[in-house]
Amino acid sequence: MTHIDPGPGAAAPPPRAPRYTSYPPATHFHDGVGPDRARHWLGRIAPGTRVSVYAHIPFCRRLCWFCACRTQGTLSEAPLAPYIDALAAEIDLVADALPGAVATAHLHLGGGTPTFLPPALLVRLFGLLDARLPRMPDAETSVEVDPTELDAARLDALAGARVTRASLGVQDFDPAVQRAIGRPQSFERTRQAVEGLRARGIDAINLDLLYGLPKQTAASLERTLELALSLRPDRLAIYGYAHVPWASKRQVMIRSEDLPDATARLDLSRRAAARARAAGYQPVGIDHFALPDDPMARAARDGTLRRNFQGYTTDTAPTLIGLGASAISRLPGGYAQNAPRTADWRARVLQGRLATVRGHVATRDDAVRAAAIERLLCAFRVDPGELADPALIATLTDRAARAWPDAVLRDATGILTIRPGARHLARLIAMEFDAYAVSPDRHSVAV
Ligand SMILES: C=Cc1c2[nH]c(c1C)Cc1[nH]c(c(CCC(=O)O)c1C)Cc1[nH]c(c(C)c1CCC(=O)O)Cc1[nH]c(c(C)c1C=C)C2
Ligand SMILES: C[C@H]1O[C@@H](n2cnc3c(N)ncnc32)[C@H](O)[C@@H]1O
Ligand code: MET
Ligand code: SF4
Repeated sequence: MTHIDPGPGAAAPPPRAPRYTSYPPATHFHDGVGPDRARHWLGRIAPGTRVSVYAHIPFCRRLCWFCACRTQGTLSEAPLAPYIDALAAEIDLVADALPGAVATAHLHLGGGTPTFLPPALLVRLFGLLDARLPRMPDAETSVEVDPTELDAARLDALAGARVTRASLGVQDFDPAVQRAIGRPQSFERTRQAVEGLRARGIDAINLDLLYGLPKQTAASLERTLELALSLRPDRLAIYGYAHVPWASKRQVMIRSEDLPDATARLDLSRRAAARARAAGYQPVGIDHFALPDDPMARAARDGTLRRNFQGYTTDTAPTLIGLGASAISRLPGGYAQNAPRTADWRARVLQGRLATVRGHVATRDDAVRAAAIERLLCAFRVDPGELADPALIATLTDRAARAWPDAVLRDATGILTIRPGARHLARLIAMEFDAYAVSPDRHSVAV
């Protein structure tokens, strides 16, 4: 395997690495996992287990050109009620496959745009989930929010459903950048959304920003940061834009010639990080920032930060039940992914079948490597002594130290630490622990 280290200032082609929101990454899932196996795995979840639940809403009124999420544009609300009907069927199928009641510690609605659902459908969806996968009294309930798809009735529905955290898509406030990514959104609209949420007691606010977008300059990104920080979000995600037009067709609207190169991307990410730190935010992992009292900042400090399909999380439940088109579950035994296309997913669950079409059966080797990669991305440190197979991990930290001599330190006990200035390389360094990483070219830009 060859590595291309862009290094500060070096003009190298952009390196590519998986995002490691799962190990192995979803690109390695295969069709040997289907409904029977998924049902068997669900049957192994002991009654009373704390679980996380993710429900995917794959609809948006607008289709932003940069977006790599599994979503579809629709101007009409017609597909929404049938989608919730199908979710009702799936929730019953999944709950019937469980040996007993589970305790939902974390519920996340993502997409797509869950707030595209009319208030009555939001209320219905929470009711369906609570009836079969009841939330614990102190459960975190988070929802992805498009600030341009939010009104008073939806805000009331979210508050009534005991939503505790809202994650707002911002991406960039600069009008020229917004035009280049097909996503108009005023600061004023975003501010109103934040205020509307806080006024109803939904006071944990995340904002998502991106660097590496077309037309973005150092000055425009700093202005975006200034505006975003003026809203004092609890958390800020500053992701690197992943240009993957082969995976997300709408990205052909964005010309690769208009994108900053690896050096410019690194400079943009460092400037954005410096702004966030100067405003009192603690860096968390490779792309998050949180106020020091936020649970994610605390989790990063006390070593309990985790990674799941949404990126970084404070959620420590080992089991994740994914519902909806394309959703992935992490079950005792492995990963199970639903049919990605809404029509396929819907047809299956309405016929009374689980919608699993692909996945991965976890081996012991997978579990050990997954834990090492998670530690590397969450703490920038891997201690073989803390993992289930210290000898294997010590061999891999040795391999990583040889491949990345300028980026990491390895001590005599085999503990690997990424140098602070090289943390943007964490995903590439993680590939040394990845037994499936053969062709790095299929993945997105790493920094
Ligand atoms: C909520 C938004 C996003 C989801 N994933 C991404 C975003 C921004 C980013 C992303 N995911 C993948 C790629 C391309 C390849 C890569 O960088 O590794 C990007 C940029 C890969 C991916 N993610 C999922 C699958 C099945 C794949 C593989 C697709 C492929 O390349 O063939 C799963 C997945 N991602 C998201 C959801 C909601 C989801 C399924 C539940 C969200
Ligand atoms: C859920 C969050 O995912 C991020 N997101 C969506 N598409 C991409 C992409 N191509 N690259 C990086 N991040 C992306 C956005 O910031 C969104 O708000
Ligand atoms: N769809 C919402 C938005 O773009 C939430 C983030 S993207 C899944 O604002
Ligand atoms: S960024 Fe959000 S609103 Fe835009 S297409 Fe993606 S999911 Fe939909």
